[in-house]
Amino acid sequence: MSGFTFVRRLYGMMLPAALLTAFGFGLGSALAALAAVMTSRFFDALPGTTREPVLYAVAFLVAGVGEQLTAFIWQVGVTLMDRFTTTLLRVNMLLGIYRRPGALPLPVTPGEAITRFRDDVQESSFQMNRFPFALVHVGAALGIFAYLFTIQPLLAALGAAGIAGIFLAMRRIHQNIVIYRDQVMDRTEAVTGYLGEILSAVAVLQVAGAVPDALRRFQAVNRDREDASLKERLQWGLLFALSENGFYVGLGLVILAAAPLLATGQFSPGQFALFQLLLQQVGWRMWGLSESVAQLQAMGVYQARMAELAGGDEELLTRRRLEFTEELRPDPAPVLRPEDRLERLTVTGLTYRHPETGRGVEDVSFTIPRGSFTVITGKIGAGKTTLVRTLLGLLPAEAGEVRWNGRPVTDPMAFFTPPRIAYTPQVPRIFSGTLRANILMGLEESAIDLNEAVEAAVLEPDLAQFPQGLETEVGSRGLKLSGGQVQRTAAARMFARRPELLVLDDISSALDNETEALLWRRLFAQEGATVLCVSNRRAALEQADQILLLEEGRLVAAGPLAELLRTSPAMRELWAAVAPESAAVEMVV
Ligand SMILES: Nc1ncnc2c1ncn2[C@@H]1O[C@H](COP(=O)(O)OP(=O)(O)OP(=O)(O)O)[C@@H](O)[C@H]1O
Repeated sequence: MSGFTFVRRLYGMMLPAALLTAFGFGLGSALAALAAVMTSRFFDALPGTTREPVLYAVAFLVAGVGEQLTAFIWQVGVTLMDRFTTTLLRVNMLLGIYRRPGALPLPVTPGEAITRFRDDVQESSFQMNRFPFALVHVGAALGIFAYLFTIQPLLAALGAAGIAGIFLAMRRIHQNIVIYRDQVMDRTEAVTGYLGEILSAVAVLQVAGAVPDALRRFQAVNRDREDASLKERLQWGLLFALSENGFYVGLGLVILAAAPLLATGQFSPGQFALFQLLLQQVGWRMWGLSESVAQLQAMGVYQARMAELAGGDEELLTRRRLEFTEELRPDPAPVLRPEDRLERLTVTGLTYRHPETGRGVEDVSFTIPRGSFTVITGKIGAGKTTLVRTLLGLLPAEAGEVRWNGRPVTDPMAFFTPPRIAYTPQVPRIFSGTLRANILMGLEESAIDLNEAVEAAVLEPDLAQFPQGLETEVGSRGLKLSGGQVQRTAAARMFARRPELLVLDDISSALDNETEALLWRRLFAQEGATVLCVSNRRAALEQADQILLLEEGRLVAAGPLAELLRTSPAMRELWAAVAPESAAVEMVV
């Protein structure tokens, strides 16, 4: 989308505010021109009666004060436009990120995304606020010149030629500024992104002895940014020099050309004062106009960067409700509708390949009946996590179908939420805050049984060790918790939602055998619990009603352990690795 289209579409959505701005500023400009005319009349009337100059002086004052007051009008317009643009763009980007299949990474690092939310939005809004002024500038400059031509065509033509020359030079510099601004923003993104990476991995860098190397890279990205920033500042310096000096040189030329006319009385002192004032106005108007013309091009760049996060051009510009005044309350416990009660989950031909590697899962089909325990297993990289994520809509399926009680699930990301499903990923996300807040995650506490969830996740022995129990602050990303505690906190979060289907990705990987056995036992004790879990652990495989064995993304065997050990060489190989002491016995069965 071009910068022009972006600007046009945005104005289409906030036309009244843009018109109010243009009207306020246009009125102000007209009053400023009127004040200039009154100045001219004042000087010309000086040799006459005393009454006339006073009247012109009063008119000048009224016009001047009126011009200042119009600032209130256009400020209201600008504020309305600013609120609309910044909120719309940010809300749409946020929704774009929120709607992405959860397991797809952002197209940029979080630091870069934050820069887009802050800088690209601010720049866009700033420029949007200025375009109505640019329109007035054009109208005012044309009007002023038309008026000056009626007074003294030669001088007006001279002034117009000078100002056109300065405008062209300014435009060139403004184009350079846009290029360097773009570079500065890109490189600021790189600095913020890298800083974010360093801060989130301080311990890793220290342990690997990579701090000097990281700092060297940080210096390098900073130097790149400094380089672009200096170039941009140089262009701004040139622009100021050109506008200040260019204007005075132009004025000097007008004075030189006016001198003989003044001497012969063809040009009055009042008219001279008028020329000077009006040309000065045109001068700064050209500045604003030239910047806006150049920025139109930059708007296309900001738009493209923001649209990448919003998920497309149209998504970035979708009109939405932007006022949220209602009080945000904790979520009530999710209510299970009768048709959501799980009887059978059927997966047919599910396929997803990661675009970068072409690996993933292909044509996988299986059924999970109510109350069953299904274990997805396979070697490292076989596609277990990919299968679960694709099933839940966290990765966009390329092919296949998922049915809940025989009904096709068309929007899995929206459908597979509590109370239908709760999911604990391989690396659960814990937030800074208390253990209680991490388990509740917005749920109303009175609506659930927190103790039951804690017990189901075998978290109560840990709570007994923490003096503050559930009020223990877990630190940023749960840094104060062990790997096993993180997994069980996430499991408690899942149990608290009492879902129809529990989906767990390798939950027991950081647990000792005893805790793991207890967790499974408590899980099976839950009445009617239906479980789908990724695991290579013996305790899980032995309990499974059905095992889904994956190899290179394909389902190569399905059934209970005893059957697979009889029929599948791949299962026997895997079992020998996870339970060497029992492998020989099982193989004989
Ligand atoms: N984000 C990704 N981009 C590209 N390829 C990926 C991505 N995630 C996984 N893969 C590839 O897809 C294949 C399946 O990965 P997946 O994580 O599903 O395997 P897994 O069986 O869960 O492995 P593990 O037991 O190590 O967790 C692997 O070959 C992996 O390299």
